[in-house]
Amino acid sequence: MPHTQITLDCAQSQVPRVEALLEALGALAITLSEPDDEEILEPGPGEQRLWSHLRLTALFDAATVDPLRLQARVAEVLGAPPRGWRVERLVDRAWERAWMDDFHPMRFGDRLWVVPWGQTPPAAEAVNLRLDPGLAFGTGTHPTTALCLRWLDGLPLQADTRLVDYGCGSGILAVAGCLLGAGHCTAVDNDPQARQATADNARRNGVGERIRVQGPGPLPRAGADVLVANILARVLVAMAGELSPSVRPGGRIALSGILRGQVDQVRACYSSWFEMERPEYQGDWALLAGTRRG
Ligand SMILES: C[S@@+](CC[C@H](N)C(=O)[O-])C[C@H]1O[C@@H](n2cnc3c(N)ncnc32)[C@H](O)[C@@H]1O
Repeated sequence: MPHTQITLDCAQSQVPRVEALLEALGALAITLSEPDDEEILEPGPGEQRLWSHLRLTALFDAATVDPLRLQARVAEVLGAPPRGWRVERLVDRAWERAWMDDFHPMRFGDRLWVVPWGQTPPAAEAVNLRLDPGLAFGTGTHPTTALCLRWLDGLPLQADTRLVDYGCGSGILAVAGCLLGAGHCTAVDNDPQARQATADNARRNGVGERIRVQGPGPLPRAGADVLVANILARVLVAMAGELSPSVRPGGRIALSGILRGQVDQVRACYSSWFEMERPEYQGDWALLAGTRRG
């Protein structure tokens, strides 16, 4: 399928609103990078940055996007014409693979490595997650994914642990959770490309039978021992009443995709259900974890 790639720069505080708009207008994938480094689609392994401005790169099906109309809608959200606006037509899905050249094995926590598909794990005895995210978000290079992977690595996941990965993207968290010991995972995403990538990565890692991939829908009440949701603050706020009761009393939750300035708002929505811990930060991004009250 030919793709249209849109690039723009905006203040970090405007990112969630622009991301939401691009998603609503059909973006297949959105990545963040520093405005001066066009090669990096997600931040480099282990990098922590404090950005005031970010570059958003969004990929659309060329048949469905009207770049001029899109530019006007973004200008409405920003209150001014977007800076660094660029439109490129990609005919051979080169975008999808370009980042793979800079993608190397990365370690998260004590046990877990994320190893690009086709590369050799540096530590054969480690828990090695073999990943090809395709067009979906979730390589491990984004701070929010890294925060979630380290959190999962620190949990006592067991064969009877029921995990939910809400907003699974490439499936990186669902697969990591199962490789780290969880017996079963429900992986949810509203993007069919993400669901496909999750199913593919689950199969690649030999945990296809343990991961159920589905679109958004009601989650069983108290059906999760552990729930991880790396989405965006506004989605987490909107879904607090749905996600919270799906965790059993005593179960754990981790929420990410939250900018520093959004922590209090998200915490307020979940603190009546969960005993919330101090946030973990990487760069401008936060992870909020908690334990469901009994
Ligand atoms: C930031 S990515 C996270 C991917 C992966 N879990 C990770 O940690 O790297 C967020 C994902 O949530 C999905 N998403 C956004 N809003 C959603 C919603 N309301 N319901 C289900 N999935 C959603 C997006 O399609 C995207 O794949």
